[in-house]
Amino acid sequence: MASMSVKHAIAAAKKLRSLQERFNPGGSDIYPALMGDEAITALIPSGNPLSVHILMFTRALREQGTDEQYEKFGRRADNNEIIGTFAQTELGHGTYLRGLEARADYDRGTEEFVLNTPKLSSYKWWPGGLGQTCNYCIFVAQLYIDNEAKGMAMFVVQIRDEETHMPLPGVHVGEIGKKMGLNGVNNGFLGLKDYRVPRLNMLMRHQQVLPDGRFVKSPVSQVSYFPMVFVRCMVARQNSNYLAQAATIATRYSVIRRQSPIEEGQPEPKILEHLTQQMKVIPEIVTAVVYRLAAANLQNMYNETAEAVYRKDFSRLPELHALACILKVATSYDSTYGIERLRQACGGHGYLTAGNLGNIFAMAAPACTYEGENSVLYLQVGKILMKNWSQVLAGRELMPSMAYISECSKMTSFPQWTGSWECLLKAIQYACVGSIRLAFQSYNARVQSAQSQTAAVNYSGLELTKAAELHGRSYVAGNFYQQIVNSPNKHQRSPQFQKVLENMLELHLIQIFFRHLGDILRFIRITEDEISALQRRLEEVLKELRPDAVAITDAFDFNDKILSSALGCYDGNVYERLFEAALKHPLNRKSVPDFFEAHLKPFMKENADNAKKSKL
Ligand SMILES: CC(C)(COP(=O)(O)OP(=O)(O)OC[C@H]1O[C@@H](n2cnc3c(N)ncnc32)[C@H](O)[C@@H]1OP(=O)(O)O)[C@@H](O)C(=O)NCCC(=O)NCCSC(=O)CCCCCCCCCCCCCCC(=O)O
Ligand SMILES: Cc1cc2nc3c(=O)[nH]c(=O)nc-3n(C[C@H](O)[C@H](O)[C@H](O)COP(=O)(O)OP(=O)(O)OC[C@H]3O[C@@H](n4cnc5c(N)ncnc54)[C@H](O)[C@@H]3O)c2cc1C
Repeated sequence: MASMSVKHAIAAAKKLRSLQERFNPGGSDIYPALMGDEAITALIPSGNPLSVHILMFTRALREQGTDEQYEKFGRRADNNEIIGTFAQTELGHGTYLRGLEARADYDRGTEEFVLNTPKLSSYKWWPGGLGQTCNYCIFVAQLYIDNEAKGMAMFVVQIRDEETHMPLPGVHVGEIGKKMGLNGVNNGFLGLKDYRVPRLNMLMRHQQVLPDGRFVKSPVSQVSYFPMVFVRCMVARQNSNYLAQAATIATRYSVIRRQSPIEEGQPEPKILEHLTQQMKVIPEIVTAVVYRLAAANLQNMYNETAEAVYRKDFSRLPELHALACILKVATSYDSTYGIERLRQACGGHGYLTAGNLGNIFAMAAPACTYEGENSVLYLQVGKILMKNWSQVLAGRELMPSMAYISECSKMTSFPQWTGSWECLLKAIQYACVGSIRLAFQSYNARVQSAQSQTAAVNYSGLELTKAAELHGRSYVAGNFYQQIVNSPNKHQRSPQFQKVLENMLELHLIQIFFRHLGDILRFIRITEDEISALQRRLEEVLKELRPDAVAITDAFDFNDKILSSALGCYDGNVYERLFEAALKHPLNRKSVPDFFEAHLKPFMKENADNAKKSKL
């Protein structure tokens, strides 16, 4: 599987590189997205072994290396003359980067770094492509000068001979084993023993080690985390794509499959006529649209911040970090749970490999873990919200994506309930700010009682993650509201199209309202009648969107090869394709399976003989 994936990945890279040169000569950002794009996912359903090379290795060389280092390594990597990965996670550590054990000791006598993974737990473990594909990596290690720790640093390390692909002396490298999906990626392990690299193999755009061993600190240590921010932004787009693919499959299947009359004596309807089926499928279509728009916004912010960082302006890093965390978590959680809901909405056939929903789930699910485990990133955002709440208390302005927190903090109570979109959005934001305030009270009480900040974060963890989740909901719903209601190009939309978009906004806001009703009722008084009115509107908007469900998913524009699903094929010949796939199964090559003579027949005969004996 790994070699097939490499073959497909190389073919895709060549194809996409030519597209890139044709449509975006010299550009760099289109290519990585294309390489991770749904097109690649279809070509390599077991995962792209080059994705970390393209998304992290080449980018780290560009963003963390000096111009000279880019000339030496980055250009060859961008041109796929060398293939690398990003080797940060270890067998013993993934989240807690300050606990990484791999070390780089500077030898001023030879102006080299001596790299070691001192224990088994120090082995790099997980990097995509490391097992068999890559001959280089960015090796992330704790930097030591005269045995004094200086923090994390990145090193360009060649791990295999470029001609023979043999592991170099001092390198122990291999595949970590089968996973629940992405088995074409050959995630690998890497141990180094007294492995020497020249001083100039340490990426030194932001921090330097001079020939005499003097260390020049980075102006902002977090800029070394920047490669992860990029992938978090890409995950937001990637996982909204996976959800859109699954929503397309389940929608098409739901208008082909007929089951269970709604009225006695009536013919069996398409299952999408059942209200409960609409509630399983249509919100996922809308969620895919909502996250695709949010991910596009985030990507623009990433590009602007990356340019600023290149100019040594780090001012927007904190906001990008917070948004990249929140969107990576929200899209990976909601897409993973949404794809499973859509699989279940397809009944038994949803469980068939021919439906491809299991593979899409297996591609989407690890995004809840890689690039920062989701609850850890929620805690990150929770900590950032605590810092921002202190700013609010001090009357200072907040970053634009958190401005609503200041506005809500000035409200002494929630205004009269109207049930309008603005009211629903404000309710989610108001509940978020109420949660932030409560979390801050708990966190601050702990800090005041002499707990360390880290301990206070841990013991306030449940409230911090709740506040972070609601901040994510507020940001995403706010972005969707702006795009539908206040977009500058709204007048270019046909009234019919605008109506469909407004129905999607109605559904998204009501769905989020009901999902967080408990959190909202903690801070806002809403009567039973007002809640029942929202229930009616939910049922009504599902009915309104039902006729547009297929058109919206067709607009995602996934062709059959990308969906790779007998349930979601454009021509709707589901049963013929399911049967065609079944007949291709190896077990159907023979009428009598081999195991009959070898196992089943003797087993049945032995039981028959025993039964006869027991009668005698
Ligand atoms: C953040 C941590 C959890 C903790 O960091 P620290 O230990 O430093 O402590 P603090 O929490 O105190 O932070 C200190 C300080 O720094 C700020 N900070 C932290 N991180 C960042 C950051 N990234 N940027 C900016 N600032 C940051 C923080 O706010 C504090 O600030 P203050 O001092 O002001 O309070 C850290 O330990 C951490 O990040 N841990 C997680 C480790 C991690 O993420 N590992 C990932 C390893 S690489 C990996 O997993 C690769 C997976 C790749 C798989 C394939 C990818 C394919 C997917 C995309 C493809 C799709 C393509 C497109 C799709 C399409 O187009 O269709
Ligand atoms: C498919 C896949 C591809 C990957 N590719 C790469 C790659 O290319 N390069 C690379 O370097 N890595 C890669 N990784 C590794 C990935 O980045 C790590 O798995 C991830 O960062 C989580 O770290 P961990 O596995 O050590 O989990 P842990 O951090 O051990 O998490 C285990 C549990 O502990 C909890 N926990 C940990 N810290 C805290 C805390 N401070 N507070 C509260 N709870 C906490 C977590 O929330 C989680 O529930 C990949 C992983 C996967 C699954």
